[in-house]
Amino acid sequence: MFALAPPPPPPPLRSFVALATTTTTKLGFGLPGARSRAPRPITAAALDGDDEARAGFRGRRQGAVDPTLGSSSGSGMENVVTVGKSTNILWHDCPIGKLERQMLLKQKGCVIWITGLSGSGKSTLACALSRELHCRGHLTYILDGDNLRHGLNRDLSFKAEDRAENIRRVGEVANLFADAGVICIASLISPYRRDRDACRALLPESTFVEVFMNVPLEVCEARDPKGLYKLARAGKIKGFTGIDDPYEPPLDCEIVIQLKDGKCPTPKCMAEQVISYLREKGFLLG
Ligand SMILES: Nc1ncnc2c1ncn2[C@@H]1O[C@H](COP(=O)(O)OS(=O)(=O)O)[C@@H](OP(=O)(O)O)[C@H]1O
Ligand SMILES: Nc1ncnc2c1ncn2[C@@H]1O[C@H](COP(=O)(O)OP(=O)(O)O)[C@@H](O)[C@H]1O
Repeated sequence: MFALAPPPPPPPLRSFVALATTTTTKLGFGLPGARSRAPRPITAAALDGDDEARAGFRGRRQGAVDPTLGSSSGSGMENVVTVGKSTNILWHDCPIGKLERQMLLKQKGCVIWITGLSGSGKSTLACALSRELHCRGHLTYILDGDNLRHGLNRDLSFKAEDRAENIRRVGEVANLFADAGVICIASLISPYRRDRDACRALLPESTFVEVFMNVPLEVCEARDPKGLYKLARAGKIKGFTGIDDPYEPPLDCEIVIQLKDGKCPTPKCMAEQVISYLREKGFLLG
């Protein structure tokens, strides 16, 4: 078992603001990375200068103004919109926003999206990463596919449409956690590229970090900790990812975890690989 180091006490908010506005350190986001979609640099003022954080979740405000609701200026109805099946709704803002939460937490809210075959080590990495970040004083939350199917997603099967709905819901929840300033670790097979890309599109630029567990099917199948591959090979589970259902590997993700000299990196090494990325890109302050 690991010992839980007590997280360092947070500095008073005012001193962090001072630190953020006086330092000349460039806090990530512009450094060379694996993806061609180059992140926008955030600089001296750190989170204080981050317009996306300032906009936060409300940056996603969408919908069409209902033409029947009088659009004459000053009527107060200009902001009443229709979104999907919801009519006559209005966005409420609060003076404490994503920026303030991020400054309090000394981190930038984001989603670490771990994708890969069953048995590739997604949950293992999610737990190791959460533990390592926690020990360094960072707030994380894990959204694990298996676990969410016990509640939020209990009405969904493994057919393609249901997997898409599963990923859509988890993407929305992950987006809320990121808006809360949390480092949200989502660990799901998420076999379809378009579903993962739709989640990426929900989040402010560069705050969706896709991690591909590039572990060969033979290795996952040899591990088979739940005996599911065996059942799938015997035809007792239909539509099992990698056996008789597709898995589309990412073409352009931020991080790839893979075997080195035929061996899987240890959970701690995998976690360190992700933490290095987060540091380099300025997600972790303090
Ligand atoms: N048909 C089929 N295909 C794949 N996986 C299956 C299936 N049936 C059950 N399971 C178990 O469900 C876990 C995957 O759930 P996810 O929500 O991550 O799947 S998905 O993202 O919607 O594809 C997966 O967990 P992990 O092994 O942790 O990946 C399996 O334990
Ligand atoms: N880096 C690793 N090295 C060795 N074994 C691992 C590693 N990561 C995971 N495992 C083992 O592989 C099995 C599947 O891991 P798990 O995290 O449950 O995968 P997934 O969540 O992708 O289904 C478990 O028995 C786990 O202990």
